[in-house]
Amino acid sequence: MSHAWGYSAENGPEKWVTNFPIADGPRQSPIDIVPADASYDAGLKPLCLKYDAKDCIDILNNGHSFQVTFTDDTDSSTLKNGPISGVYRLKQFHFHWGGSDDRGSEHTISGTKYAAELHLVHWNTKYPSFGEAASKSDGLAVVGVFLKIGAENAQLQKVLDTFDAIKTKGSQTTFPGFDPTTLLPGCLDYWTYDGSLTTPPLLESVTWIVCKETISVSPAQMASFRALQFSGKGEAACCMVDNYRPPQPLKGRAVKASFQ
Ligand SMILES: Cc1ccnc(S(N)(=O)=O)n1
Ligand SMILES: [Zn+2]
Repeated sequence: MSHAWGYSAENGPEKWVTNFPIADGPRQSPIDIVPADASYDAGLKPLCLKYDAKDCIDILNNGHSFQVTFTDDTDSSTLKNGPISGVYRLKQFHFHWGGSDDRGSEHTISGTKYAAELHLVHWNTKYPSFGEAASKSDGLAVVGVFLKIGAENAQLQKVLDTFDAIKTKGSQTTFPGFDPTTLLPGCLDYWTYDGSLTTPPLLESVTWIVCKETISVSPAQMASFRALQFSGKGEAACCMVDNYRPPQPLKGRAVKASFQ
């Protein structure tokens, strides 16, 4: 039986533990990052993110968010160094956002919520596929970038311009030649900790890499996110908003900083 999880009071984050007991596990994500409690680790390397726009394939409304999917047959779009060993391939990126500009991010910084959060999902090529990697403790690495309300983001707008074609659950359209590097902040200082997927199946296989620097998003652009729908074509319209999991217990985990 497929588990109809979502973000409503009936099927949202407080209910996920029923079908996904790992929701109460020891390394769940997201978390509240308290910079004063993070320890600087001089051994952490700078992130090495090298993406090829030719790997960008399409954009899909999956009923929980929208995701931009990349071909991952070769090492042409990868994450190396940072807190990880080996080579991790980019699989997809997606976002989480709120119903208003004062909330929407999954990770928080000393309790501060941002309007949205970008997740770039990578898998460890020591395993044969994303699916295999997703079940391993060192299988995935997700780079998180906060979106802070401010100026319009012209690079992000290229993604938002596809939204009329992916308004409802299950709709998708081609999205060739987009370079996700253009969505990264200029400074790649980061916090890192051992965590999980933030949506079911909540697998505890993610090395989280959360960028200190934010990127901008305008209020009008946030309104475009909120015009997407959780619901499918022909169903009662349900705006895609508040598709974020709140911070989870740290349970003794260390958060490390790549910067002083
Ligand atoms: C691919 C995937 C699945 C579930 N959750 C996530 S997330 N939100 O932890 O990046 N990514
Ligand atoms: Zn995510």
